[in-house]
Amino acid sequence: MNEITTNRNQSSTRCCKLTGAGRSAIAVVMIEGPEATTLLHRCFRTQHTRPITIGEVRYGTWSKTDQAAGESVVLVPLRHDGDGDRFEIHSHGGAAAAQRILDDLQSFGAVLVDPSELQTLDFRPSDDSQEDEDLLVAEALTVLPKCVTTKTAAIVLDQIRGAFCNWRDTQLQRLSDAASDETNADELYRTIVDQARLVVDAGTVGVRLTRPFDVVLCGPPNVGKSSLINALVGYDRSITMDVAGTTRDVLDAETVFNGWPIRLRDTAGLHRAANEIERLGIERALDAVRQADLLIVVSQPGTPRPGELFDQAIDQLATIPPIIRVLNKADLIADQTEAEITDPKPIETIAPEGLGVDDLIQTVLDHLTGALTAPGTPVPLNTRQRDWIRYVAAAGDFQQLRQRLTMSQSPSFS
Ligand SMILES: Nc1nc2c(ncn2[C@@H]2O[C@H](COP(=O)(O)OP(=O)(O)OP(=O)(O)O)[C@@H](O)[C@H]2O)c(=O)[nH]1
Ligand SMILES: [Mg+2]
Repeated sequence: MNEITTNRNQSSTRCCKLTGAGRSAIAVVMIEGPEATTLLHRCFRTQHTRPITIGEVRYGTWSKTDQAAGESVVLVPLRHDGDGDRFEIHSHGGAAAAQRILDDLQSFGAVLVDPSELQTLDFRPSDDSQEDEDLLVAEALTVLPKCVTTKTAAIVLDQIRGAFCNWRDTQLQRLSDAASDETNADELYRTIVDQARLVVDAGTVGVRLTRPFDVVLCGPPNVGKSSLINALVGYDRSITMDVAGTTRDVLDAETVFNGWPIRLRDTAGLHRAANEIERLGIERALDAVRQADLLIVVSQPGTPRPGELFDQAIDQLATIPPIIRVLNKADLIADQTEAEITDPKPIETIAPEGLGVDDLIQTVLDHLTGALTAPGTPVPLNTRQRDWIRYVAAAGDFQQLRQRLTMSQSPSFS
């Protein structure tokens, strides 16, 4: 492995949360720098009077003042040297405990940093494939703590274990073996370019592993958008009522579908607004539509079209997201022809009964994550890696492909 050089600014004392963004039993906050010990002792309270040494752990409470109720913590010293001390503070895993510790440390002058910033990756891509591999793994390591579900973490772990670099090495080896055989070389070039295109597709998901997909429900008023959100998350997140214009603002509900973090966004019904509040709500709904990763366009029997406001918003987009059409209130379909007039056929739901909701969730996941194939397959995790694989997939011939598979030849890595 290349050595990861630390970029410690001697003058500042830095803190960060080391444990991932998901929920866990404990959270770990790290503090390091010249003032680490002094800052710690302003909040860490313990019965012990003897100074703590490396290799020991110390139980205590965390409290900014003597009066405030303390949070139980365990203090773990990790380093004590000329660069300043480094400690881990282990607390309850809920978001509030770690946040309180970070807030207190910052209030005394510590600088909050991203965990990945603690170590500056000092890699220079070269013709040495080992170094390329180190770079891909190092970049994957910075993504891992930001994953909130085990599903997304597993994809990143695959890359840390080498899925992406092994794929690259295998292709280089195949090209090298075929170099002397011209007929096979051309066929191999095409096969590898096709595979690279699949990796590019996987990258559309890979670069989004650390934040949820935005799934926006929109459509005319009163068709059951809020009822559907409630059915999708399994509790009453949104107010529903038999009155058009019940939802006025964009309302978010974070959830997980089969291990994938999803942010569902409920919006105001799209129609010609009668007053200023409605107009603002619809403006926000259209903003959400324009930023969506996926749109669920809801209608009900008798109002099959989402309306011209929706069409105008979509027309402004350079890239139109996947659109799933849902015909809610399927219980009100008078005769079957009514449901069959649109093509493709919408997913029929009866939101209050949860009917059609599993089908809808599966369709959402197929659209958002369908590009990911089996576990252990290569997935680019950031735009730089995705740009590189795109560059590889666009190689014009055998020689160019060989060159581009060497990362140092790619503009995104040079
Ligand atoms: N029959 C029937 N009624 C439904 C269904 N889904 C929702 N409703 C009812 O339709 C009414 C409107 O539902 P909402 O979920 O508030 O509709 P909305 O699209 O969010 O409405 P706005 O926020 O006003 O745009 C409520 O009375 C719901 O109980 C359904 O599948 N069948
Ligand atoms: Mg609503």
